[in-house]
Amino acid sequence: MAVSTVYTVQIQSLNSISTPSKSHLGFNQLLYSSGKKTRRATHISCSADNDKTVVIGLAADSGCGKSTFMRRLTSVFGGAAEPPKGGNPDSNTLISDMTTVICLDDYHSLDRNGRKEKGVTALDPKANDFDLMYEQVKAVKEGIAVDKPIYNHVTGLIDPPELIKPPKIFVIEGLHPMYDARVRELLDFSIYLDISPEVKFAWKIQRDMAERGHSLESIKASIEARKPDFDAYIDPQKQYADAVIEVLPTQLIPDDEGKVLRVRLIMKEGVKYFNPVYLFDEGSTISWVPCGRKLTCSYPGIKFAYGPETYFGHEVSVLEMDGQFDRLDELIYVESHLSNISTKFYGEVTQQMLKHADFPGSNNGTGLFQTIVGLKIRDLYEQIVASKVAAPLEATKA
Ligand SMILES: Nc1ncnc2c1ncn2[C@@H]1O[C@H](COP(=O)(O)OP(=O)(O)OP(=O)(O)O)[C@@H](O)[C@H]1O
Ligand SMILES: O=C(CO)[C@H](O)[C@H](O)COP(=O)(O)O
Repeated sequence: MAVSTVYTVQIQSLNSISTPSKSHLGFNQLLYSSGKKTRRATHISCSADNDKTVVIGLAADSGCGKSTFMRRLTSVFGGAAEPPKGGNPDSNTLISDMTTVICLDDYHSLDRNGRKEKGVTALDPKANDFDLMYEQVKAVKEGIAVDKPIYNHVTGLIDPPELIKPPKIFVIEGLHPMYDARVRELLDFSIYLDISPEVKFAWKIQRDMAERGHSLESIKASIEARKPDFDAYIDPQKQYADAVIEVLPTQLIPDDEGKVLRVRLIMKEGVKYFNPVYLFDEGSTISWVPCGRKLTCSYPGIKFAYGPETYFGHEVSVLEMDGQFDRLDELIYVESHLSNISTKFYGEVTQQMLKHADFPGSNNGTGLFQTIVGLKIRDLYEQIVASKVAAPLEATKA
């Protein structure tokens, strides 16, 4: 059978800065096949086990807890996540032993001035290069290193690219991981952080007013200015997510200002390698107040709920927590009543939560559900790897 060679070829790009390389795909390069069957040339560098890069998508608006979630996720896999060594100090990438997290802001095709001139926001697809995003995520998934551009949030400019080598787990986080159907297809698992407007406002005030010195009016104006594009391009992605973490004001206190949270973990049924978590009895509808002798609760208490629902036409299971923990060490009591949480030992969720007690949301359902989703992703990764190891063995038996 004739097998064609693969060539790296130049294509037009807005950002053609990198020189053609034999060892990885630059962002102005493409795989080119001259025949029906394509085989990658040996000069293209691949990871040792190049068919095992698992791709995870995390979507949310800016300031909605993506970085916090990523810190919890990388901690589950062990090892600290650091920016690329010796690289651009304004890189948005975080690398640990097992994971590489890239921020999709790096695929902005218009810089801050360009957006201003054209009158578009960063949320608008016109300000982003989805062709490049697709080509590069696909390459990394196939074990090929890429030169990814960097969007510099300090200067508002697009900086020279950085090399991204294929990791075991490749997380693409940002505004649009599920917007483009081709990129969506590459995801092994996807998560959407759905923060209600009231809570988003409270978090923005906390960060941008207290930590960055912005005025209340400017925060309100920025949320308002982004809203039409958020509704048009970001929010609709939640229908594609395998898991959604929905963050709402509490129902335990009337008119609370977003301090006490009601958090819902919406888990799609029928996703390969993902078995939704359940409380007490799978498929039942449960309401549970764990407060009492085994769990200390001050006002307004804690309420859990679990049950089947429909979400954008999909069958889902929903686990809900309203309220906040007084004592994190007592979380073990709640953990012991949850099933399918994919822990490796009894109390692993509680251990993770205690380890990062200083992260935002550690006393409520945001931290709890982010930790659980992190464990589910580890489990998904291990199952995918096991299935790929088993596949060639099965083939040799046949
Ligand atoms: N679970 C939470 N509970 C309370 N506050 C939170 C929570 N998660 C995030 N925040 C608040 O929101 C702010 C932004 O969080 P984070 O940096 O994780 O979001 P982000 O989506 O990565 O933001 P950006 O895209 O703008 O960098 C934090 O500084 C904190 O004030
Ligand atoms: O929505 C965003 C995602 O982080 C940012 O606003 C977007 O990336 C533009 O960044 P900047 O405001 O730094 O120019």
